[in-house]
Amino acid sequence: MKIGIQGTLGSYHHQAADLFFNSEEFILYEYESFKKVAKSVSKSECDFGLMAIENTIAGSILPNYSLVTKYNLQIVGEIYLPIQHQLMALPGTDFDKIEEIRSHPMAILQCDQFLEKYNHFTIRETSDTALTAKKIKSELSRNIAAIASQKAADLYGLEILKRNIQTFHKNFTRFFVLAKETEPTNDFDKASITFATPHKSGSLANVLNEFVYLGINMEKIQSIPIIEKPWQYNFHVDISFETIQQYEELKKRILIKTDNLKILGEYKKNNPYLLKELEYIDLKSNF
Ligand SMILES: O=C(O)C(=O)C[C@]1(C(=O)O)C=C[C@@H](O)C=C1
Repeated sequence: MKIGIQGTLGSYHHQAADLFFNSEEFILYEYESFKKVAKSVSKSECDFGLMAIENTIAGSILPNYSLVTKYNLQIVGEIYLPIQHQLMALPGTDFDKIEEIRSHPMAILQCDQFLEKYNHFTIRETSDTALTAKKIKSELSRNIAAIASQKAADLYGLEILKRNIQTFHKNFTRFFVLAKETEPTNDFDKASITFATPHKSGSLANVLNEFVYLGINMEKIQSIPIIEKPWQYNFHVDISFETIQQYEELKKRILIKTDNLKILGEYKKNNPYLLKELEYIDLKSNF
């Protein structure tokens, strides 16, 4: 099985792939952008692609919603990953000597408070956290630190200078698992749908009332600008339900109340952190 990820071995996408496909055999294909991951799945270069879609600190990655529809991909699964960022540099580096910090823009956003506290650093955005760590090692870059995972530090032999520097300890990123086509199945309790509603008072509320009527849980609603139609939006909605009948009934009922209703994916709900508190071991930051 071939899996496309945004990033390099040791990236958070790599960890998400390990978690989702844990016991299955797979080969990872590294891509430098989300667009390339989407393309690789649509051209069947990869069987599945992993794509970060939202983070509890930094919010939604809006362009990724558009990639799912642009490349006609199916959401076949989801994974919620705890994200703990470490500041790392070449072994023996003194924290006070660090002049520049490099990382993926999302990781930088998630460490905003740390970076504000030590505001003398030059911040440089890079394409992924693990590649940044890898390059610091291969180019023997002195006085430069990366924000990346513990796994990246282990893989590339860097030393951790500051631990768990994300602004909130409970930092999670949700990833979509994408495929080109899916076999029909009844083994799902969550779906991602998208639709537009007319610019009329109450039109969105009318749709949402159907969710209430059928006892369907809306887990997320995200408006996405329709690029070719300024100030018009598609709504991307994630819903979960007890029975497929509820979901089938919902689709029938909202078809006439929406424009361009599309099903982006039907999959198994997979958020172990939604209701229960996660047990954190040694999650103290030291900044
Ligand atoms: O750079 C990486 O390691 C990634 O996997 C990218 C990414 C992202 O795109 O949001 C994944 C999870 C974290 O939220 C930070 C960065």
